[in-house]
Amino acid sequence: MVMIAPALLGADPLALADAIADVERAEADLLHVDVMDGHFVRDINFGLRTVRAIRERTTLPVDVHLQVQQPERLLDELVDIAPDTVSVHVESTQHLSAVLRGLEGGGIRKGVVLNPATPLGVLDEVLEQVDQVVLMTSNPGTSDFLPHVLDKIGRLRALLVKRGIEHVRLVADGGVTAERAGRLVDAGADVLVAASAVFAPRHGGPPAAVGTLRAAR
Ligand SMILES: O=C(CO)[C@@H](O)[C@H](O)COP(=O)(O)O
Repeated sequence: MVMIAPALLGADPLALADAIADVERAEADLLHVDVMDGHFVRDINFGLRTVRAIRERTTLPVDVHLQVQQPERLLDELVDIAPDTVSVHVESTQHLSAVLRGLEGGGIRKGVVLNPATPLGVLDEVLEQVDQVVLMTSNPGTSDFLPHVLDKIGRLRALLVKRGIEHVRLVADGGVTAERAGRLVDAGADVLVAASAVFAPRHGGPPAAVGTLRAAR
């Protein structure tokens, strides 16, 4: 069954504790937390002090998405915080292998993220080292869904099958809506990250919205 990962970025920034409680009540599978530095993407969001507080508050697995330049600067603190998963953009570092090694030791699941224009070939040397691959279905920092990534999701799913890799989760992030959920899962996504489709008031609040996303499959 598809896993739903509400992105806290979509919640009211003045009511994060309430949003976390809502997402728990919604029985979401993961709590997705975007760390943005104002350089890799324009926005600044969720410094590590806040990530630590979220990790201590929630019962859900915390899924950190680093959207920062030079993620190597954050590794020691992240290992200490020990979220469930930390995913790093391949475009954000010249030292991807070292960054993935730097996340070892805290029991953290390791992920890599690819922007829409980044080809799957960059995964060749790291696929065996990671626990999840996030394919951005919008450009980072935006929500404009890019349908051509559906084909990329399908090709990654086929590659995982071909290489006999069963433990790697395939995550779709960006512009995910109930209308698109079925196509994303049919293409091969295991996890759907959603900010506005969970937190925008028009969707009726996280419990209803998570249910809608799950049922859309
Ligand atoms: O990481 C990102 C953007 O960089 C995503 O998590 C988006 O923030 C998702 O927002 P929606 O498109 O789901 O509203």
